[in-house]
Amino acid sequence: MPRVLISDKLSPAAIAIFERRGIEVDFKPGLAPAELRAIIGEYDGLAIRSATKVTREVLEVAPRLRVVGRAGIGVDNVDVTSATARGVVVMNTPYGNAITTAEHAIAMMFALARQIPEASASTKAGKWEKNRFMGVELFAKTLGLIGCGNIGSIVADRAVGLKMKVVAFDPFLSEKRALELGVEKVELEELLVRADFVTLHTPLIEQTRNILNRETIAKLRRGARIINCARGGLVDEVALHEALVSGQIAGAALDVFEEEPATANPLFALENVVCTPHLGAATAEAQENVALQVADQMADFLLSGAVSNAINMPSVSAEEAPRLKPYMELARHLGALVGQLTASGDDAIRVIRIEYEGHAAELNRKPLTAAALAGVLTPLMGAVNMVNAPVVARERGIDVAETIHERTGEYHTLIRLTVVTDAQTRSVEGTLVAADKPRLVSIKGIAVEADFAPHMLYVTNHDKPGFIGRFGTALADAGVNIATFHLGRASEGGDAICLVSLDAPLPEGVLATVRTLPLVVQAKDLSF
Ligand SMILES: NC(=O)C1=CN([C@@H]2O[C@H](COP(=O)(O)OP(=O)(O)OC[C@H]3O[C@@H](n4cnc5c(N)ncnc54)[C@H](O)[C@@H]3O)[C@@H](O)[C@H]2O)C=CC1
Ligand SMILES: O=C(O)C(=O)COP(=O)(O)O
Repeated sequence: MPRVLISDKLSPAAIAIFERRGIEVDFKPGLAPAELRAIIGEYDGLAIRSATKVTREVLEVAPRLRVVGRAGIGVDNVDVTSATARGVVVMNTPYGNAITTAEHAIAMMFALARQIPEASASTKAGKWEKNRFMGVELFAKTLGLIGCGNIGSIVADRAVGLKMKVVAFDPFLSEKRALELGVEKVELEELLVRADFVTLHTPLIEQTRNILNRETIAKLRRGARIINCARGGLVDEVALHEALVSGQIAGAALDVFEEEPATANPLFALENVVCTPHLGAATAEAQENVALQVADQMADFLLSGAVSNAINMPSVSAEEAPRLKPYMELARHLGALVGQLTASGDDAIRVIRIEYEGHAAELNRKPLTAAALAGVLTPLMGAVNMVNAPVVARERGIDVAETIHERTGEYHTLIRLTVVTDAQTRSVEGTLVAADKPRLVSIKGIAVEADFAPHMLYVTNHDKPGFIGRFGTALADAGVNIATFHLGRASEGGDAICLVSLDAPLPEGVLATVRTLPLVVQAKDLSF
């Protein structure tokens, strides 16, 4: 039974889903990093929000971990590169808290415009300072959106409803989408000089870190106001502090901070700053949404291999997962066969070509290709899976080519895998029989039909009388029982292949004996 750890404060809905789906779940919010490292090794899945930091150090001590599920959007608290390298899927819930967060940004904009927090504190203190709190209208003001994705678009929609003029800077926003949203697409420079309010809605990545810095803040209209409900780190807090003190910026509303939890930030001392403790996603509705979604996505993956909303892996829908499963097994086995044959040489792989024919060509091929790559690369470099295989291949400069063909041969479905090294090119082909059983149908162009078995012996030999008898005797002398025996040859008297499945791993020394037999060219033990 898979085990999942919930290490942040998730709605109990998530626990209920995991339990209902037969997954053992531990709810331990607020673990210190050392406490997390001490127990993470026992889990297949980790469900988090923004508090848990899934660092390389955590991943290094998590050999069982297959999936990190982020109940929310931002995954900047997860070392996705390390997770990918270790074959751990990272998934998020990209829409569940978007409306809630957009509403918080709008609330923060009103709070700034009318100084609601200060006015509330003053009124509660019995001061009735009616003349102190003079606000500004939002009507007809210009709102500058930095980032116009899910949340930015919802903010734009609400702001248009408030009769604001909305300009957006987002390199990936199309003119068509901008038109649909009723926003004007502009460059950052133009946004800075036009906006009365600026609101940030981008992920925190290298290109967006400190996007509002001393230089860009100086270009803003004097008296502009800034709202950040995306990530601390998008706004340089030192530069913001200076601009708030100098009056260049009239006010800032911050839900997120460079360092969180933020308990002693110099910005807190400024009157024209409104702060909330990363509450963007904190509504009952959003927390229910993201908890349900993350638990279902993680359960789907752990139980059936379905992948949705993964940051580092192609999607596989719940309907596709059972159909793809036997194909993934076929692709991985074919890969494992060529990988093991290639592993004996020391020449580098240049190209891995995967060809899909017939029914296989109609499927979602990305996960199949990833499975084939994982199969090829594991014997060469250990523990490569579908998550990290494409990255490992790319890092090693391997050219991965995917081709589809109409059905041409005798098989209704076929995967052909070719691995090209400096020294040689090896091709294997496989199909599915009885709907879902992987079967090898050729090696290096020689037809040889065999099912994959945990322990196999692969021999190439000259097709001459005498080989089979001597080979059988050698195995019998070593007490090795042959489970199945498959033969193929290129032509009469030419190159031949013998593939044997065994009931147990080959005993020590038998391979060396087989290699000395007359007519044997090479022998290799294989495992699947
Ligand atoms: N305060 C909170 O509690 C919450 C914060 N967030 C944060 O909100 C942010 C946005 O979330 P979504 O809208 O769902 O993400 P999204 O991925 O839908 O949208 C992000 C947008 O930023 C744009 N972008 C990327 N690089 C850019 C650049 N260099 N300059 C300008 N735009 C750029 C992208 O094209 C995309 O349209 C994320 O950082 C997320 O972590 C999300 C939920 C809750
Ligand atoms: O979804 C996001 O990106 C958020 O920032 C929400 O964070 P939280 O889950 O409330 O810690």
